[in-house]
Amino acid sequence: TGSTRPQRMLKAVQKNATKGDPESVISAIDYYCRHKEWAMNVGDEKGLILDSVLTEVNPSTALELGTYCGYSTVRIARLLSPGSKLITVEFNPDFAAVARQIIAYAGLQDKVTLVEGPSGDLIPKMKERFGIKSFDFVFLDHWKDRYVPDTKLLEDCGLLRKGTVLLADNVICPGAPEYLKYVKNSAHYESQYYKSNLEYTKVEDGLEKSVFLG
Ligand SMILES: Cn1ncc2cc([C@H](O)c3cccc(CNC(=O)c4cc(-c5ccc(F)cc5)cc(O)c4O)c3)ccc21
Ligand SMILES: [Mg+2]
Repeated sequence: TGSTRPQRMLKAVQKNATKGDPESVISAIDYYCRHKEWAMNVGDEKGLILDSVLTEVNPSTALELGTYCGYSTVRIARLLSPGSKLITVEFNPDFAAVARQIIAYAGLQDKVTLVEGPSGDLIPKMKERFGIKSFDFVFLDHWKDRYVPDTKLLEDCGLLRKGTVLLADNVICPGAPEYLKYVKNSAHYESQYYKSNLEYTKVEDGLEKSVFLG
């Protein structure tokens, strides 16, 4: 049986990156996905916007919905201050298995907790399982039709506080129209669109940054 795209991505990291060097892991994945085989990582262009929002927020507790192969997990974890934590949620065991190895190759396993399962089941367990009071930062990059229900679930579970920053990938391509409507029409969010391009392409895409107002 052949290898999968995530497995080929992992091989590219092991071949071209330096163990313990997150920047080299990010570059190896970007090179592979731009020149060899496209994959749905947030990528280098939108990644710079993610970096700048993260630097501004400097979260102590961060949540990522949709780990995939761990590219954005590495981008986020490499910028976290000592003692800060990132919880990333992945329901696909094959993706999770590759992500664990890529996160470990970058040397960031001590900052990251990868939880396997669907976000809808795991979000209500965050407080009891991980002792989370609330998240400072949430990166949404899982199924686009789950952005609204999971945002509402985070609200209902008291996991957002005044000032929590939500950053959503793919609000243009593939698109998350219900989510844009939800955060833009809600008095509980202050939203801003960051125009960019779909990873490794010239197609328009962007990130929506939404601050929870309480
Ligand atoms: C419930 N739950 N809980 C945890 C959890 C985790 C997952 C998986 O990580 C997973 C699997 C498959 C798809 C996604 C969403 N991502 C995308 O669909 C996407 C598409 C494209 C694109 C764009 C143009 C194309 F032509 C094709 C694909 C570009 C992008 O950046 C994407 O993020 C996420 C799923 C549901 C989950
Ligand atoms: Mg995405």
